[in-house]
Amino acid sequence: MTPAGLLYPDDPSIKALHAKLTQAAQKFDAPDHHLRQLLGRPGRFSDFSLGMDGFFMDFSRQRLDENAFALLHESQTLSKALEKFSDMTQGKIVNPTENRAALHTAARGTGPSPLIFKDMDVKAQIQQVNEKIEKFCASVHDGKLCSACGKPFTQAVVIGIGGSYLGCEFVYQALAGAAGKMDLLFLPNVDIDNFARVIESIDKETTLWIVISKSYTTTETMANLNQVSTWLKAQGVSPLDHMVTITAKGSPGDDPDTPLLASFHMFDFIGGRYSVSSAVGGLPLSLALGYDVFQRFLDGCRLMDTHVLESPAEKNIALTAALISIWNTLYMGYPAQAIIPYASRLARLSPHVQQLYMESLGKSVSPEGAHLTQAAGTIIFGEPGTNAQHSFFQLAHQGNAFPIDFIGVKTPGYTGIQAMSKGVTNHQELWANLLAQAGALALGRNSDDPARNFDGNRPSTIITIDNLEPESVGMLLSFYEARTVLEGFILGVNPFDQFGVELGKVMAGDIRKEMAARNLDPSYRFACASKTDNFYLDLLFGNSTAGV
Ligand SMILES: O=P(O)(O)OC[C@H]1O[C@](O)(CO)[C@@H](O)[C@@H]1O
Repeated sequence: MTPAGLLYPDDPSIKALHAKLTQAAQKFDAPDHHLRQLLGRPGRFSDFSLGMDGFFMDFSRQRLDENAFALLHESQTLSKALEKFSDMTQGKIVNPTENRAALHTAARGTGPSPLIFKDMDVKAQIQQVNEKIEKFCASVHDGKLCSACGKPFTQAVVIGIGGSYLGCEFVYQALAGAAGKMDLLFLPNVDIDNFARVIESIDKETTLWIVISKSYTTTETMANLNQVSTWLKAQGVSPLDHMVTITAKGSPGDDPDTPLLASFHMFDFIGGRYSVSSAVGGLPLSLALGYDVFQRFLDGCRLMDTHVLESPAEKNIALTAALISIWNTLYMGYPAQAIIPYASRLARLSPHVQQLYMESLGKSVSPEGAHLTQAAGTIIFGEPGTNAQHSFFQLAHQGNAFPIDFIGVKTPGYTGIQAMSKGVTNHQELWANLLAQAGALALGRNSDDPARNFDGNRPSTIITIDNLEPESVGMLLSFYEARTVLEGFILGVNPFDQFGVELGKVMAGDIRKEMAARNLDPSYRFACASKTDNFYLDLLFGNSTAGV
């Protein structure tokens, strides 16, 4: 029997649990459940924090108590989320709507060895790709493999979008302090000014272009590939001698007859938004930072995977975070969640988790197609602190409240001269602000002046990592992946499909056809199904008689 998700209708045990959780949440309206009171309870910090090697999560400032937690854990038990997570790492079909496994964890060595899926050893296949990456990077770094202009490659540009870009950009920026071997740039957007910005910053003769697309049909990526090839040819540079691909076996880009410099496989059993630990991150990160750095990043991912697999539910950091997220979204009614890293090198964490989380959990039906009791998922957004404080924190303190993950890094990457301002270093100032924000949000401050009154009682979690070394960044990435997957399993949605992105793509195709017809025949009159679209196309093509 399919284990029940928290958003499944008509399941009696779920209904009963819902009722209890809703009742439990109501208690938090009372003054004796204000965070000021909760934080004053003995043992609050030690009971509401969890840690593992170099990773610590303090959720004492969440509006939760033992009773609410016990009920939330029942939702895990009913949905068998931890068992499903373990099934996932062993290659069972956990993406039933696409009949696929989800084996991103195998990319960092998690799970049994050998790991047999569809008669093939997944880990051996991944290892083959990694060996190819290692060799390729060595030949680029030692100058044996040069550009068609006879010069060593000094920079690389990733052409890819969504899961074929965001995770890689996050990890690259997070680790960019490591002794770099090559600069890495990104061309995700079909916006021609993204291309313009990239070509302003590169030397065409020493640039390697990395085309990343699992499907090799994504319109934006294909348009950018075409744009880059056209531009390179116009500059007298042979595109094929400056390009590599990372794509799925059998995709239109997996063509042995196309003589690119090299091509690397990504696998059907690893979804785009979970793919940074596969070749998708492996090749660009190894080129930019070194293959050894990429391996250390995978070690960190595996450490967190192992913690999630082996820890009991009550000690499980990613599960706890998933339960808190469910509590805040479904029972406390918060409309969004923020991720605020107090580390500028982690600036691209929020955009990555935004895709990871919102594409995975933004669903309205169960994997079996039943309508859920309410749509799943929430809005994730974020900016690094302290910048965020000077941007949208007014709303966080006195407007519509939203829970925040504050992320602190014990030791920064920079080790050079440090000035003292007001008696502290910049890094200490950063931490003073992180702690102050979490405290101010939770405790507030009463004032007779209503404009200066802070009600407090606004929830947050503090997550700390030791440093910005590859292992720590790997743990952080894998933590958010596991949190997302577990939350999906508990809610009862498939965290690995993304049919919701398809309709817009189809409609863009219809509009594109209209544009192409006009490009061929200047007298063509737009005939979109929507009259409004005709108005905008007239506007774009400069038709002065435009009208709806
Ligand atoms: O790697 P591809 O096939 O180009 O897809 C890119 C991205 O587009 C999406 O399909 C969403 O449109 C993502 O899920 C995926 O990561």
